[in-house]
Amino acid sequence: MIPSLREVYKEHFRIGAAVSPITIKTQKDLLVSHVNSITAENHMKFEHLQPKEGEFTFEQADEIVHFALSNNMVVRGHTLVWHNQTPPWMFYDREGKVVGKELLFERLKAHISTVIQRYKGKVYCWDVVNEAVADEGNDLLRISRWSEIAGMEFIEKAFLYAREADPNALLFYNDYNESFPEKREKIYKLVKSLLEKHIPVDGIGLQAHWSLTRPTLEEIRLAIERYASLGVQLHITELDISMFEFDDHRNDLIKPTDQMVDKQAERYDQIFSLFKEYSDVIRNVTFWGIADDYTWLDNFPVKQRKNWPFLFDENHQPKPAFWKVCTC
Ligand SMILES: Oc1ccccc1CN[C@@H]1C=C[C@@H](O)[C@H](O)[C@H]1O
Repeated sequence: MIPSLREVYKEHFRIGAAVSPITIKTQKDLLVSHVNSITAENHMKFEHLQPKEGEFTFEQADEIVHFALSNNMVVRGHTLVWHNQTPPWMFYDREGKVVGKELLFERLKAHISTVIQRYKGKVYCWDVVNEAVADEGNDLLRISRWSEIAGMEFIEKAFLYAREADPNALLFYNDYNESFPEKREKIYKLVKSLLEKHIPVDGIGLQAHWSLTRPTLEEIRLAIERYASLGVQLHITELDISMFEFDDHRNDLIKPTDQMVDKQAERYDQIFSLFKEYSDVIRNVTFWGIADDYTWLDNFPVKQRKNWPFLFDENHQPKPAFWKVCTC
């Protein structure tokens, strides 16, 4: 019997995993043993919940929520507004012209209130807006359908509609590359400006799609401290530690090298020590999966390239990284 991650960390923060309707079956034993928070990796995104205007398809999201609640796990809602995986109908009117912001906000309100009210009291927090900040350049916001039509206002409206739909749900802004200084300062500036306008942001989600070397521990520490200085809580929302650097497109391995496995173990050990140090502000640490048999990194940034980013291997056995992390 191996230690339960959820039990080891219960005084610090929740331990979560992203799931699909398939992995709640194929990875059920690991999930039930180790996590107390669940996120739908894809099935609560806009394109999955409202593929056509007015036609909501909740079956698979319901299945995931039912799995979580019947196993005494909470649910993180991911995600209400994002530039990816949003159906094109959202941005065009009946004549096929790009919508103005009034119609966009009307549709946004309909989506958010329908979805949040369905899961009121079941989904305890929402990634209301995902990845609105630009990676490069001087612009604060990334260029997207959302920002082209409505500038910053779509972000403000999304949080206001979400608060109106469920006053008890915690509302998060979620992003990646969140620990790199340039993007950290943009995320900080965005959330600070929202808070100054009394937009109800309760937390910042640090996706934490990290590699064996980047971001550095110091960069992660500085990001935690910077975001926490806004008085919001933090969730680690999509943790995985890629065996490959972002620009390393090698595709020759059928299993990780021993050096990779050992480096990953050391990396997870250091990262969880840091999370524990800040467990007063970090309230949830969610992996973007749970075992190496399934990860989105098998197709990103290199298509059809196997990766091994988690604490459990393809056979759901604990890796050296697990044994480093499971002692609190
Ligand atoms: O790490 C990145 C690099 C470039 C673009 C997006 C990301 C991360 N983007 C995440 C990854 C997978 C999706 O399932 C999540 O919904 C999304 O938030």
